[in-house]
Amino acid sequence: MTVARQEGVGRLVVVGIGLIGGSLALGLKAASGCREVIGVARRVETCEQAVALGIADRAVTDVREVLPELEAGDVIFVSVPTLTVEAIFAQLKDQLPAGVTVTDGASVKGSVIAAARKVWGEVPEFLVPGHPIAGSEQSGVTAARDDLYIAHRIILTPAESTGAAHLGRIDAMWRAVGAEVLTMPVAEHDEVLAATSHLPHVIAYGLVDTLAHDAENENIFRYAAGGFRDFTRIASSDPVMWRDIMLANRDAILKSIDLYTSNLEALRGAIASGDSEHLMGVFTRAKAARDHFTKMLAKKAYTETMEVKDVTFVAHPGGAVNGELRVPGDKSMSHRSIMLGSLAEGVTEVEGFLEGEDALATLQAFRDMGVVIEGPHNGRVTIHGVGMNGLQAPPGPLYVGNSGTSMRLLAGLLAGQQFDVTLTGDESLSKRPMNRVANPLREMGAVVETGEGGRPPLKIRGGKTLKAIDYPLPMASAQVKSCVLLAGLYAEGDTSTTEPAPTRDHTERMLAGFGYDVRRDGARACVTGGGKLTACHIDVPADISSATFFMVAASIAPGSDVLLEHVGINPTRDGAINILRAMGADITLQNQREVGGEPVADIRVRYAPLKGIRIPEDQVPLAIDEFPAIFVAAACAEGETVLTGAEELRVKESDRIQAMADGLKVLGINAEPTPDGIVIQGRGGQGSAEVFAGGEVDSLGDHRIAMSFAVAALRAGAEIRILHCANVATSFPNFAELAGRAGMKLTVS
Ligand SMILES: O=C(O)C1=C[C@@H](OP(=O)(O)O)[C@@H](O)[C@H](O)C1
Ligand SMILES: C=C(OP(=O)(O)O)C(=O)O
Repeated sequence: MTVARQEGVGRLVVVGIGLIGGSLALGLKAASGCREVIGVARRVETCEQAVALGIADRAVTDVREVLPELEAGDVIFVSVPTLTVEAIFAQLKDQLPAGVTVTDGASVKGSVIAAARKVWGEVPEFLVPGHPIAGSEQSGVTAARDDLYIAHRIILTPAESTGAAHLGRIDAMWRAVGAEVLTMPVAEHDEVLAATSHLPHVIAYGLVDTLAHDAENENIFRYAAGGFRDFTRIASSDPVMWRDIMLANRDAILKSIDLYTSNLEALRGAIASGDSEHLMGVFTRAKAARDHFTKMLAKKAYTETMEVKDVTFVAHPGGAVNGELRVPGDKSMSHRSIMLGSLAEGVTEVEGFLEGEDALATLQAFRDMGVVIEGPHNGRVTIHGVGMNGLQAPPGPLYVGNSGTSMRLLAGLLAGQQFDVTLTGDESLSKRPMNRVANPLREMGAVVETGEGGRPPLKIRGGKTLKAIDYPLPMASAQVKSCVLLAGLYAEGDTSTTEPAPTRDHTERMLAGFGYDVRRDGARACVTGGGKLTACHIDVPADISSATFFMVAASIAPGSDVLLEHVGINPTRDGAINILRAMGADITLQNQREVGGEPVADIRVRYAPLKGIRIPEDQVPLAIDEFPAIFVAAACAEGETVLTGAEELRVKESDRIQAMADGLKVLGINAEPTPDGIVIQGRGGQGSAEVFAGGEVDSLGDHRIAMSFAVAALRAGAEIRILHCANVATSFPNFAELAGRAGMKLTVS
């Protein structure tokens, strides 16, 4: 269906001047979006009121009175109760001048289409069925407001026969009053609204009516607290309107009622039998869904952040970092704690969990597969494990946002389940390579489909018997290694991986922590399928990848001295410490200890002049996520820094080699990308405090690029504006706050 671009509306005729019709009239007048508003109401008093309130320029009691004077470009908006629409259409028949557009605001679209067919014998090209979904318990002409539709969603359900010019006119009319316009097929609209609007009204009316019949009703209403009031607000809505909706959308509403009734029956059963697991399952899933929905309404969903919210960092020049800081929990371990905790027998308690969008995406995926997970509350999560074979088919595709780790590790686990599942991600993740996991899984007998070019979505077929393999990894990737080992838990026999260089070994360590035998011999790790995991307690240390931003900040800004507390210093993750030390950084590890099978320390970093180095290739996998920050250190060093053997950086949330080279160049640094690395000419030897010029750089929605350029401002001569920073929330949601507390001058807009 094409939408033709349109001029404004000529005259607007509003048939039915209540909240919906009156608000459109007021909004369009305020936007100077039409020449004149003519109101049509059954009662003379309403007509007079509409004129007195400035809603209509004039008003009549029968639309037929004004039809002869209408002309092409005028719009008739029918906003009467659903079952009255047909009678209004009948009044329009035969007298409607050519080129006039008719649209409506009824909550059911199937019945409007049926009414049009009855009156005109077809759906006429001038009819654009629509639904402003703006109704409330308030009604009548006095409820009209000129701002009702600002940032509000309007659904249009054009038919095949709807003319493009008419559709374009209505689309433009709604946009003129500030609305966002969506189009949808009629049947889909009616099903969606049955579930999201019509069913809640049935329940609210039914509940209030039930209680009102109770002999004690006065007491019930007197003592009914906020919950009752909030839940039943919509039972004050207009009864005629809602009776019409129930009759007009009968089949879809019955379907919703049946589904809800069976859920209510199950809840009743659980209460009767004291089934606390069932109750916790329903309540935690519902709470998570409602919280998610609340965030979506506030435009801060943890999924789809790139579309929803645009964040710019403005990093003001200068400053130093000082104090004691605890950065958030390790992302890699947080993901794995949810995965293994869910598959374990018993209840796993997690502390220090990263409440960032990536780890929350993993958590949501397991909730969608029926696992009861409480929290997170201040980093504490309680996972009621379902055992190796206890996951259930999710209700739809699992959306994992920006998180490569979620998608690749889940692919391995899901290959061994009995149900089919689809994994999807955001724009950035949808560009990242997935054959690196699909190929070994296929070798194991899994059926995995990828999107074009081996990209997401991943469709994984359930019910396949997996066979064990010995897999030599073609690249140093902990995600691929973990994917194969996790699939190996479901395979018959011994599955092993051999890596070309050491990569983070959190999967192996945490499996062992859950009592699963992992045999490790140099580069080889091996698991035997068919075992079980036993719930445990997990203390997630602070993420060394997040700590690196402050290690670099302190190293480049004179006067800095920070203590980063309780950071994981697993030897497969400590490349940044080694590389920065080789460059001359002053880093000391204090209070080294082991917590839950992972080495941890407090890291003290003081300013020290840095020098450029050739980064040893064996450090690359050990610092794979830290390079954007290390490049900033290199720019502040004296002499040249050369990185090779790091082509993996090109397939992260962005092409991190290109993204950093481009940004560094904007800031006046000579940085030349190579196929597998970069060569950076440091400006630290030039005796100036200012290494970077100011300017505007694009993080391309990559959290680590965004935070690295924020750190660069410590040695900049002018402000650095960093675009598209919303995804900082994937790994380090309180970065700006901590950076400010430490002494960086960062504002977020
Ligand atoms: O296993 C993990 O938790 C991760 C492994 C690394 O990815 P690769 O395996 O693709 O190198 C890393 O970049 C990512 O942030 C987290
Ligand atoms: C590469 C990263 O994460 P992922 O692969 O999980 O998206 C990262 O956090 O830098």
